[in-house]
Amino acid sequence: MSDASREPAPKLTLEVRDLHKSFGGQPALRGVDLVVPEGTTCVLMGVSGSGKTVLMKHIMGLMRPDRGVVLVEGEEVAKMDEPALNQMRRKLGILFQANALFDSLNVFDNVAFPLRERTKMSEPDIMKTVNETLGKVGLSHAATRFPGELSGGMQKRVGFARATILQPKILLYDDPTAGLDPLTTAAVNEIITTGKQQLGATSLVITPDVASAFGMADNLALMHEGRVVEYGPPDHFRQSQHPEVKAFLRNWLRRRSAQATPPQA
Ligand SMILES: Nc1ncnc2c1ncn2[C@@H]1O[C@H](COP(=O)(O)OP(=O)(O)OP(=O)(O)O)[C@@H](O)[C@H]1O
Repeated sequence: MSDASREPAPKLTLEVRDLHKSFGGQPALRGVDLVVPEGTTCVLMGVSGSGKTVLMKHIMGLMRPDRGVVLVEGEEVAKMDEPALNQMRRKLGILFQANALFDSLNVFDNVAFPLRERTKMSEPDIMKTVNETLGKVGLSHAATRFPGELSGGMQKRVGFARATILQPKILLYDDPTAGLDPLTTAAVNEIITTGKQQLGATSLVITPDVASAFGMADNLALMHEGRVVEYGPPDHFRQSQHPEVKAFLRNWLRRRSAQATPPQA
């Protein structure tokens, strides 16, 4: 920490300190500490049930901690009343497993929805903004199609366009590539990286796709049994001697090579 006096400390967009949460006496979070500096992407990894989604829900203010704090841009989420929570959520672009697109609205209207609901923008301005956004995600040709007529990857891109149309400063992704084929997964990962570059956004991403995680993260965090047990840039992770990191990466490599090996007759 000797450099601290020379370099200004990075601004922390997300800050989680000693976060605890139990359900019916069963601990899900056992003292999570995590920081995401402004403009960076942090990828949360960890086996199923390690607490990743519960942590994300605390950041969105959907769950209240038993102990500890979550700060979004320095403001404590648990102390926010409904209006303050709503205001805070406007800073968030949220992209979850289920895209939650409106099936009865076409692509244009899905993407326009936040602008119509939350701004006083005129229809001509909405048209311009939505068309620009659709262009950025390569969907200009699909504006009049309905979600049911799109591939999974296209639906993700619509979801991304809708989540980012208000230019949120913070993007939260929970398993955005779930169920997608490798090509579409690569496209979604690119979108996440583009989101960071184009919006300068701070991102927190949950993904089981370790290869993607290493590709997109400024920092990785491994959750294990309700705690972040290792945190740092990809190179730090590759060299980590932490037993849980080694076990996690070993398991991932084993699964990956099993998938690559054709089944024996
Ligand atoms: N609303 C809830 N009520 C009771 N238990 C819950 C609730 N939400 C989560 N849990 C429990 O908390 C623990 C952590 O769950 P969480 O969904 O955060 O795991 P995860 O790491 O996101 O897993 P996955 O990768 O499978 O999504 C699990 O044991 C889960 O059963």
